[in-house]
Amino acid sequence: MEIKSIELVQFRNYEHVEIPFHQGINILVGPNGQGKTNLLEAIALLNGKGSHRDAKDGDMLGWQKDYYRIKAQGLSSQHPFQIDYLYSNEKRKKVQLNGRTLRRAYELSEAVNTVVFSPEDLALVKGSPEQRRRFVDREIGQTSPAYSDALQRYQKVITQRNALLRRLRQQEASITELELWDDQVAPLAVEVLKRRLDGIAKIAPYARQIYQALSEGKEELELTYRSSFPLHHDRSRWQNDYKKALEERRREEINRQITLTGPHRDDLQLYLNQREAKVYASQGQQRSIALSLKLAEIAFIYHFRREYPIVLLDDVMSELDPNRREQLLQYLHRRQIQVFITTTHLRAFSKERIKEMALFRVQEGRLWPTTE
Ligand SMILES: Nc1ncnc2c1ncn2[C@@H]1O[C@H](COP(=O)(O)OP(=O)(O)OP(=O)(O)O)[C@@H](O)[C@H]1O
Repeated sequence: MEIKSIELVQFRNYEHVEIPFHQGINILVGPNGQGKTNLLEAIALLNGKGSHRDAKDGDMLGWQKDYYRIKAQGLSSQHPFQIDYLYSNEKRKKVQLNGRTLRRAYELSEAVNTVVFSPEDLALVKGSPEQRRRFVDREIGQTSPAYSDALQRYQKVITQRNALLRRLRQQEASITELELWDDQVAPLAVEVLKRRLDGIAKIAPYARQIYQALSEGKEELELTYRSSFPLHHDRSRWQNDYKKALEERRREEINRQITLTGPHRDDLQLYLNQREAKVYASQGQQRSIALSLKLAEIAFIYHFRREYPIVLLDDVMSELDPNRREQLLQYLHRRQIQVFITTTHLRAFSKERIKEMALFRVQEGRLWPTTE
């Protein structure tokens, strides 16, 4: 999978750029605040899952502009594709793949998968459960639009249920109404859970293998899922068990006006040699775990598509020590993965590596190829 060229119009600080890319490693180099991450964000949008830094569509409008456009051409499963991504204040968003308007932007993941690695990911082990859930959700969602769809529906119902809890607290609604909502939430929660657990079961062996290679076989990484209610091995019981769990915490939920049980409260737990990595692993080990999870995400996508995703490394090179940096670059280079790396300087790369890469200078919303 590869982006051959991109054109940005009024996107963030890019008035208009049009540039072809290298099929291997592309380096975007320039001082802080010039537009490197903005360009990466435009590429990340091409999988239809929204901004990798959680910006809203409207936030990416160039200042005082009323529309932006991203046009990209590339190759996916050896077929050429074209994506037209238009956002305007009036008409909101219009996303086209090969001239066909998509009902939902995430259908773009049929053509493009992107994996972003940013300093926030390096903090995945120590970070919040929400961060780890987001990692899992992005990862599974890329290979399964059905998962993204179920998750979206689940999140919507939870938001509505929370609004009902607020009304219950103010005695403006009845428990019968809540029970009706619970009947709607339960099948969605179970669908999300099943797909999540299946996804994690597939990614775990990759993460374990990759970590073993990074640590030269000395340590073992394990991933487990912590659900907010007990999961019986018989999956057909989950809906009823979930409803029971909701019922048990009903009073507390009404008091706090939020839904306390369900996949939106779960966590991915990481263990190193059977000890919880969050508590026991050193900072270096935690970085290797984060790196393994990201590389596992790449391997996982390959497993489904028989094609590697496009990899975006946002500001992570300077955060990694030379050894991990080289392991990462070697992994990507050997598999001929298209990569985009942002960096403020080239010190992090050896002369030999630089020869294999395409360099682009980024300055004040402009972008041009360079050799140094
Ligand atoms: N919606 C927008 N419209 C116009 N300019 C914007 C918009 N959003 C951000 N910018 C500008 O983009 C620049 C930041 O770009 P970006 O985040 O890509 O920086 P960067 O080159 O990656 O820098 P760093 O190395 O610090 O991460 C800032 O100058 C900011 O003012």
